Amino acid sequence: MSQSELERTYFQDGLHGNHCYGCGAWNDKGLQIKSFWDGDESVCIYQPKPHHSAMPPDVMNGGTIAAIIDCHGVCSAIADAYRTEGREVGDGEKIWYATASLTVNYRKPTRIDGPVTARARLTEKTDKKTMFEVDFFSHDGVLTCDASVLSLRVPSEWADPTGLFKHIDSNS
Ligand SMILES: CCCCC/C=C\C/C=C\C/C=C\C/C=C\CCCC(=O)SCCNC(=O)CCNC(=O)[C@H](O)C(C)(C)COP(=O)(O)OP(=O)(O)OC[C@H]1O[C@@H](n2cnc3c(N)ncnc32)[C@H](O)[C@@H]1OP(=O)(O)O
Repeated sequence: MSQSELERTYFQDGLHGNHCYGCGAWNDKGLQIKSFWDGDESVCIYQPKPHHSAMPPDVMNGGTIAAIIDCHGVCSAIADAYRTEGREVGDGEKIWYATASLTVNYRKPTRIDGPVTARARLTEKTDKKTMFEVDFFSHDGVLTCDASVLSLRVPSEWADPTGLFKHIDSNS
C-alpha cells in the first residue's frame, strides 16, 4: 500500500552522519535525495535545480541523473537489508553498502522543469550483493533512463563519519 507524503519514512534520515554527495542528509551542499517504500518498489522524487542542467538549460545533466540513481539504488539495498531483519533503517547495528557497479541507459532527454522520479525494484540478492533495477521518469511521465545498481555490503567501519582510509591503511 502506498504511503501518503506525511506518513513517509525516508531511508536517508536513518543513515546518521552520512556525508554522501547524493544521499547524505548531513551534506548541506549535496543533493539530499529522499527515498521511501511504495509496496515492493522504492521511490525517489527529486526536484532538479536550474544548475543541474546539461548544455541546453531545459535538459537535466546525465551525471546528476546517475548520482540520483546510484544513491537511490544503494540506499534501497540498505533499506532492504534492514527490512529483511525486521528493523527500521538506522536502528541497532549499522548496515552499510557501497556501489560496486552502476549502469545507466539514457533513452531520452530528461526535462528539468519539474520533479523527476526514480522507481527501483529488487532483482537479485545474496548475503553480500544486492541488485536493483531502476526506471527514471521526467515529470511528464516519460521513461527517460533505465539503470541497474549493484551494491555490496561493506564493514560497518566504512560508515565512520570521520573517514574510511585510516581503517583501510591500518589493515594493510
Ligand atoms: C569508498 C567509499 C565508499 C562509500 C560508501 C561507504 C559506506 C557506506 C556509507 C554510507 C552508506 C549510506 C549511503 C550510501 C552511500 C553512498 C551511496 C553512493 C554510493 C557511492 O558513491 S559508494 C562510492 C563508490 N564506490 C566505491 O568506491 C566502491 C569501491 N570498491 C570497493 O571498495 C570494492 O570493490 C567493493 C566493496 C565494492 C567490493 O569489494 P569486496 O572485496 O567486498 O568484493 P568481493 O571481491 O569479495 O566480491 C564479492 C562479490 O561481488 C562481486 N563484485 C564485486 N565487485 C563487482 C563489480 N564491480 N561488478 C560486478 N560484481 C562485482 C564479485 O564478483 C563477488 O561475487 P560472487 O560472490 O558471486 O563471487
